[in-house]
Amino acid sequence: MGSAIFVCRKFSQRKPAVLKGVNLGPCLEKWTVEYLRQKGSDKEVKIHVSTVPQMDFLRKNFAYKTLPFSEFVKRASERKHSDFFLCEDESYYLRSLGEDVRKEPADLSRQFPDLAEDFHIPQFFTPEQFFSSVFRISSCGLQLWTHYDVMDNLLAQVTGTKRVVLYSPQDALHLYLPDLEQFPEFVKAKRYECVLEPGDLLFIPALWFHNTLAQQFGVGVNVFWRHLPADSYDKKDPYGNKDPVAASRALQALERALKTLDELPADYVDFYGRRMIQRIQKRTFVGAQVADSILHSGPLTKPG
Ligand SMILES: O=C(O)CCC(=O)C(=O)O
Ligand SMILES: [Fe+2]
Repeated sequence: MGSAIFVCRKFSQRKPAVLKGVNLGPCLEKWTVEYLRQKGSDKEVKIHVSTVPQMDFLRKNFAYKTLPFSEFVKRASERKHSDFFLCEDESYYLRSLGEDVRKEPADLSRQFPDLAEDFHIPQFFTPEQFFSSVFRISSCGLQLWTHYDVMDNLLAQVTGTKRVVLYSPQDALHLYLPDLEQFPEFVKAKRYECVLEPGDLLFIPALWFHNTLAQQFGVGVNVFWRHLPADSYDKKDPYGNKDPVAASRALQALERALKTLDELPADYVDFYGRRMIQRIQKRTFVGAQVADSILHSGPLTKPG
């Protein structure tokens, strides 16, 4: 099967896939620590720093700091630091941002024009669908918390290897607040796992939960694009992780409905709450069950 056809099929199936052998440009040979330090200039970057390599968004066990890009790359690539913020073996993570952090999505060609030249964005979507391109640079051992994004995503591994674990959006109910003792349901979620090597591209469909573990110091770039019509997305979302406008309106309406229900005694709240669940299930889960049987029919595929 031709690779373009393969890619189209993967994208329309809404399943994650590792694509190998896609031309990512000269970055694969060029992006050594020294080269990155030289070409990335002394541009200030906002980074995550933590005393432990498991960064946890719920516990907020990391600090936001600012460093010149070159100094950040040096520290992220070494195990022990002579200059540090928290402790000498602290871990670093860069998720690059736009120029105006609140308004603009990240775009390598604007924030790092000299390095962006070396990275060829895979042409799997139209230029109008492009949303952002983001540096993902991590210390060895760094783990990023489980989360989902609302845009389709290609995560390119340029140097180092990275383990990625994914969970289907249909396992969302098993995934919220993954504290195993408190939420034993978590184990029910089906885990998809892959290890990205330099040159690999991982397609992460919108809404798929994912977490990452950098097995070495590594540099990646991810590209988000709009899979839905442009006006489905929140206009003020530089990160690509705000729920589509219709979804957040529906969630707000649900909150209002629940508040209204609270005007009744507890046994009535229980009764009508169950009816509401049944209504939601009927309207939204039936299609999902069909999709589910297709989705769970095979493991992550790795084309040669
Ligand atoms: O590369 C990473 O560490 C995280 C990547 C990620 O979350 C993404 O591309 O959406
Ligand atoms: Fe992500």
